[in-house]
Amino acid sequence: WDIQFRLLFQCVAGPAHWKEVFPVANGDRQSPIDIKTEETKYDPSLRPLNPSYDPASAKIILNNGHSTSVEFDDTVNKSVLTGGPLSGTYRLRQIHFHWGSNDEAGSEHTVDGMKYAAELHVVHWNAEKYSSFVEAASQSDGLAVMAVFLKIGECNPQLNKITDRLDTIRIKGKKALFTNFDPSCLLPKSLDYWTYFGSLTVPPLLESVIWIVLREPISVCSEQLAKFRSLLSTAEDEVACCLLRNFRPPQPLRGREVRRN
Ligand SMILES: O[B-]1(O)OCc2ccc(NC(=S)NCc3ccccc3)cc21
Ligand SMILES: [Zn+2]
Repeated sequence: WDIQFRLLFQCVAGPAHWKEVFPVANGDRQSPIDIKTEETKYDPSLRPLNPSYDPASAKIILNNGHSTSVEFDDTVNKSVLTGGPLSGTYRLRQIHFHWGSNDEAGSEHTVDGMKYAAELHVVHWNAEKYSSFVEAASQSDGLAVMAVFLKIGECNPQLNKITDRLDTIRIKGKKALFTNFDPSCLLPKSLDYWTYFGSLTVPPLLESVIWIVLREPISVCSEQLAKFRSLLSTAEDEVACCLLRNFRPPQPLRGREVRRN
């Protein structure tokens, strides 16, 4: 079946049904996972993370019906991630969020079973080895995604740059200009991380992601999360349906190792 039909299918069927259309959902490097901190392994060869982003590469903010994303110009190496577990230069493509219908759940990765209120994904692709994001997305070392936990607490002034724009992109498919934005402003003080080999957490669930999960969360307040939940998963001509939750639950580790720096 072609990818469009299958992606359409994902809109109406929740995570439990994805395997019927995307068999890789039962693969052996699926994401997210529960990170059991006692079982992570210190790896001295892991280097410090080196995100280097140019605010001018931010282009638009978008509601794609499954999340809200900020898309970046990835035609040149202007905003890149190097270091950490990565060999080579990974180019920034987009950032997006996952959240739940209440503040008690919303993150995709969990830590010793603990769920955070939301999770930010900073998506990069291996522009050194591959010629496009879509090509890289089908390669085992094609994508590098930094995950940042959002913990309920103080309102996050940096996050307001995004939540204050959501009312202009409520409907699925809407986009608005969004530039002069450096996503480093959403990173915690410490860039300590866990890393493991996994997949996209949304269809087509491709097993092409080197995950870099930051150990320190950033803060978010309930009012800011409520704005994410007021986004619509439906287009103009459809019966309105709120994007109340968009996180996939943890998947089997299948013997994978989680390393820490
Ligand atoms: O699983 B994630 O939510 O976290 C990691 C991650 C990276 C990228 C996306 N999706 C993007 S950029 N486009 C969909 C697409 C992906 C692959 C081919 C065509 C189209 C979602 C996620
Ligand atoms: Zn994601």
